[in-house]
Amino acid sequence: MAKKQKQRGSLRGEEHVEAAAAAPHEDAPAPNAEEEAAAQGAGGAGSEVEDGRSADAASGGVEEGKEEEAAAAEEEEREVTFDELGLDEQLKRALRKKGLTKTTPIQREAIPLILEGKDVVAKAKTGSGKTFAYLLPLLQELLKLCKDGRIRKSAPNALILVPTRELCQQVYNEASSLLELCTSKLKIVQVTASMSDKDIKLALSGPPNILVTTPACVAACISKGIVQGSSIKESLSMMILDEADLLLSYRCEDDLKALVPHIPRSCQSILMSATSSPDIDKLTKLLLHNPFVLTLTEVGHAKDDVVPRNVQQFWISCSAKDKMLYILSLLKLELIQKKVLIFVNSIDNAFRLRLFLEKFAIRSAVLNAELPQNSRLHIIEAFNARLFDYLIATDDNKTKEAKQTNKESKKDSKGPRKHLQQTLDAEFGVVRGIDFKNVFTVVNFDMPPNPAGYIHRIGRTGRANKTGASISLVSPEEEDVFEEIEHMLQDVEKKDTNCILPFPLLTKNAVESLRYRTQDVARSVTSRDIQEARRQDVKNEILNSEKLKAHFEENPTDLDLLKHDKLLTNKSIPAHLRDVPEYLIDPTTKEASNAVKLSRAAMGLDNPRRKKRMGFRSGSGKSSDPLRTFSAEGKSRGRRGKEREGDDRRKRRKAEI
Ligand SMILES: Nc1ncnc2c1ncn2[C@@H]1O[C@H](COP(=O)(O)OP(=O)(O)OP(=O)(O)O)[C@@H](O)[C@H]1O
Repeated sequence: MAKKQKQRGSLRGEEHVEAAAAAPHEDAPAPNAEEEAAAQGAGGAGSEVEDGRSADAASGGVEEGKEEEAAAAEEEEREVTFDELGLDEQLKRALRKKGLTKTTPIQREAIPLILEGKDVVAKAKTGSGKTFAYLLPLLQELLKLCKDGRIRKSAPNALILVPTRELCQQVYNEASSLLELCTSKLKIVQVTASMSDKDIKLALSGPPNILVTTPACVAACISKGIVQGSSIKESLSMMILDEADLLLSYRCEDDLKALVPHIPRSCQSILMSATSSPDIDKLTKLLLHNPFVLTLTEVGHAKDDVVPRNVQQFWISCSAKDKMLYILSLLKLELIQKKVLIFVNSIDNAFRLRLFLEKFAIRSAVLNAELPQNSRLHIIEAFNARLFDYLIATDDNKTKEAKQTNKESKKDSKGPRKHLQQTLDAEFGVVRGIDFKNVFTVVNFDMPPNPAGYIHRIGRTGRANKTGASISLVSPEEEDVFEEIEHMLQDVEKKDTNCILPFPLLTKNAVESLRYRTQDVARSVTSRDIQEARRQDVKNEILNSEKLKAHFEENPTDLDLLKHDKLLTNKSIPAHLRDVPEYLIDPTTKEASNAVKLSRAAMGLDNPRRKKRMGFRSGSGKSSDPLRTFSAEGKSRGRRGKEREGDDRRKRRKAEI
């Protein structure tokens, strides 16, 4: 059962509540330059919370602390249903229809506060359900305004700001899916920078009750006069900053500053974030008034764990040039659970890996910033619908190529880009905040550049309390960042042992058995092949996304019509690469692989009907998890079952196009 971190920063939060009560929005002091400067420095809301904690520890004493912790743990054991939160009947019914009954800890804490009308800064780990934590009270408030006939209609009543287009779509989908199940009709639209002014005007005519967009897009709408600042001032009653820790890294600061004068003082503002950072403090000072700071870490006794407890973290040490060999071993010998999201740091690396795996009959798709937006959204939906098992992703617009593009465009903004077929989308963020459904394993083929990147990547598995694992392939050149990540995890989780463990299921023998053929195949993937595959993939995706745009608008569930894991080359795959000969697999590896398959079968992942009904939750306990019960170095500690090959090939119903 999910447990909430006991003091969750509420010590500090209560102070904020008192402050808020004493100084309601209208009276709140406007943020000034000094405050902003302080927020950027060592101070700010984040460090205030820390101070609050240490003061409490010093005065409370160990015993008192323990009692408090026990009492809080008991309180945390209590599950809270949505019905208990005083939500509108329509919303409760919509949630029931969606099969959602119990709140997650962030929902249980944040919803009542937001319903009370407070500005809230909510920090909770990835996948903890932050979207519904703000959407439900927001919809409740708007439904109430509608019912009371108090809705002002010269501009949107609520603004949800997210850093990327993918997130616009995701939040829009989540909110629409709830609204469709409500009887009162609230209008929600999303607008992004990729839309023409004409389309944006059309979308905003009405106007909608809720606008989901990016800061850049809303700032552009104001500066172009598509939306009048004065109308916003008159109509806006709620503003949400989602994935706030990322907003500033998407260069949104100026756009947000441009918005500030148009936000009425009575507007309730909510800021949601997965991590703490000076950027959060900066945004808090800029846009919120005496907020309640809610720091929630949800699971376990550790006060600030940032990776969900249900995610096991592993690493494998290998040279950079052996990474292909290691990933092939993991996938081909079936030592990791599907679906798998593989992160690389450049688009070329993504295609190199895809071509390499393809030569061993392992199909995958690549998700990156140069694909058209339609295709990116479609790839995410198709992967979520389990139409393919392996997705290789470059995680944000700070890839090697993007940096290169930036440099080139600075040098010669009019000149052609020599190395890129396609402009990279600056509003693209594939990993950050995207709700990939049922990803069991995240693989860091390349290590992320920093600990925050690691947290966001790992956060794509173990969502909503499901089981997950991560495996990082760490080369000697990446050991520094790996150590930095390990220290960060130890610091925040107050541990002095390693948080990321050596991956137990892969033996040296298993790896070496594949070395010979891997080297040959890896050498055969040339830079030219990569450029050609990359060009071809973009071309296909553009063609397909244009061709099928209208079709998908009418048939959004017809996902398997478009295949994103289509073979990039037409060459047939020789049998010795397609199937690993039995004699090459040592008994320990065979046992490990069987254990993974058994656990997959036990979790019902191979039964399509059950898959659909139950997701990854069932049977995902320790006993069925080979990563917990098996060690490649010794005998399996778990119960060994009979080998039961699961049929892990999904049926693809429609022909490739
Ligand atoms: N009460 C609930 N019960 C079960 N599932 C839930 C509940 N609330 C949300 N979810 C599901 O949990 C998943 C993660 O939710 P969400 O995307 O809101 O997480 P998040 O905290 O915003 O993560 P991130 O920081 O990575 O964006 C979604 O698939 C969502 O539908």
